[in-house]
Amino acid sequence: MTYLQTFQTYEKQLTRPEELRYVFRYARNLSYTDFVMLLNTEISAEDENFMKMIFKRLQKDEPAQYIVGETEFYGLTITVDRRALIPRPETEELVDLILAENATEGLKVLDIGTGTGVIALSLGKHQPTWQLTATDISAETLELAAQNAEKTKISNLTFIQSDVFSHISEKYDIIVSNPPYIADFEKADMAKNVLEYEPHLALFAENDGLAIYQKMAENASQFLTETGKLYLEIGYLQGQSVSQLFQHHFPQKRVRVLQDLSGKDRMIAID
Ligand SMILES: C[S@@+](CC[C@H](N)C(=O)[O-])C[C@H]1O[C@@H](n2cnc3c(N)ncnc32)[C@H](O)[C@@H]1O
Repeated sequence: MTYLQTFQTYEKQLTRPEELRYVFRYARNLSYTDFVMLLNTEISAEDENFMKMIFKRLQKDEPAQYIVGETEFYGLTITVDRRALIPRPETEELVDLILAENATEGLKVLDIGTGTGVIALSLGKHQPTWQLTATDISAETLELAAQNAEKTKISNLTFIQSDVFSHISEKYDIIVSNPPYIADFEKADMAKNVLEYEPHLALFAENDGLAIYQKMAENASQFLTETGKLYLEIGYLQGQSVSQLFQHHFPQKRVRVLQDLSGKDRMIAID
């Protein structure tokens, strides 16, 4: 059998067939050309076993990024595993927005619920004079974020284990967060690869998904400088509820609901 025939046999049985070639190519570190050249050659016994192993994991709905153990975010290659949410492309748009609106050097920035660390790491890379503090409620998630700081050689950040602001004492120019925002009742509609593999602590929040925004809105003023800003990722149906919540606690500030590239409400900026 050739590589192509073996791929086709397995792909017919997968819900997301494109992931098999992606994982195989990534794991074998093959350029696109090398991969195409391989397709019509006879598959080796070792690669046949390897492909079967990947197939079995994909068949059980394991996300491709967890199998590969790495993903790309804002030009950084970071380690991902079950300790943290797989970063989503929409979150790159939040990073873009913050960088576009804040060119000042030396800002102090707090990232709440850092997960793999991607928001803090991307900001730290593009603004090397900023001082980043990345927090998470989960110790094992923070370990992964620290590993990613080492891997990407980004050093202008510190880590604090904290339940929202519980262990925060300083004031920041920017507070950014992509918190868990899915309501429990949404579980029924969620894809298996998300629900069965990604940490529920990273996905779900009480009060219809609003609990962490509520904690932030009630307490953020103590941790912001006078001209401090907040940037939040939100669920696409939460634009109105989250913006009203923050406008109530920050009557003097401007609250904007911003859309992602697919036109859905995805970010809130408060300044
Ligand atoms: C949606 S994930 C976002 C991860 C990362 N910032 C990203 O954008 O890919 C939310 C993160 O918030 C953390 N988290 C959940 N509840 C928290 C809380 N009360 N305080 C701080 N972090 C929390 C989770 O452990 C998880 O890492």
